[in-house]
Amino acid sequence: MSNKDESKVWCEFVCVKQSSIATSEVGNFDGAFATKDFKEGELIERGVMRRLPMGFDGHKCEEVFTWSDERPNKTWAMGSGCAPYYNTTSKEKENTHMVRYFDENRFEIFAKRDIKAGDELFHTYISLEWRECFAGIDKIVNNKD
Ligand SMILES: C[S@@+](CC[C@H](N)C(=O)[O-])C[C@H]1O[C@@H](n2cnc3c(N)ncnc32)[C@H](O)[C@@H]1O
Repeated sequence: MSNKDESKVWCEFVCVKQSSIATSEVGNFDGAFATKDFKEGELIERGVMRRLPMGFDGHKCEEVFTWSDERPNKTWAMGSGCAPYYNTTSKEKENTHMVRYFDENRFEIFAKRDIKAGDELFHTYISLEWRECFAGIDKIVNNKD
């Protein structure tokens, strides 16, 4: 059985380096990149989540994931692998999609379209429009005044 099949955390073909959208204006930050071509629908990465203690305020922490369908959300989690380093963009431009299995505390990320080796990976954060720490990037990504 290959590492891809048996490991709960698999991100063999993703790397993290300086983001392609980092500029002197928005700052210097990292992003996740494909290291091989992916076909539309192909699994890019899978991993696990670890829930943070109740009371943790994800509105003030950019690095954690929304981990419920409840709104307002009260459950936040930290993710494995390269997932925490994917930057965000609009729904039209995202090239990946994260499937969240809340009950199993795990996730999978799939290619939304064909992706070339070297492309930066983006997904639309589900909290982009309502999370306090993302207010600035929601304006940039969705062209809000
Ligand atoms: C989950 S982290 C992503 C990884 C992060 N870039 C890093 O280097 O650790 C979310 C943060 O990345 C940055 N970011 C993500 N998408 C962005 C975008 N489209 N434009 C500007 N900054 C973005 C913002 O600082 C945001 O709060």
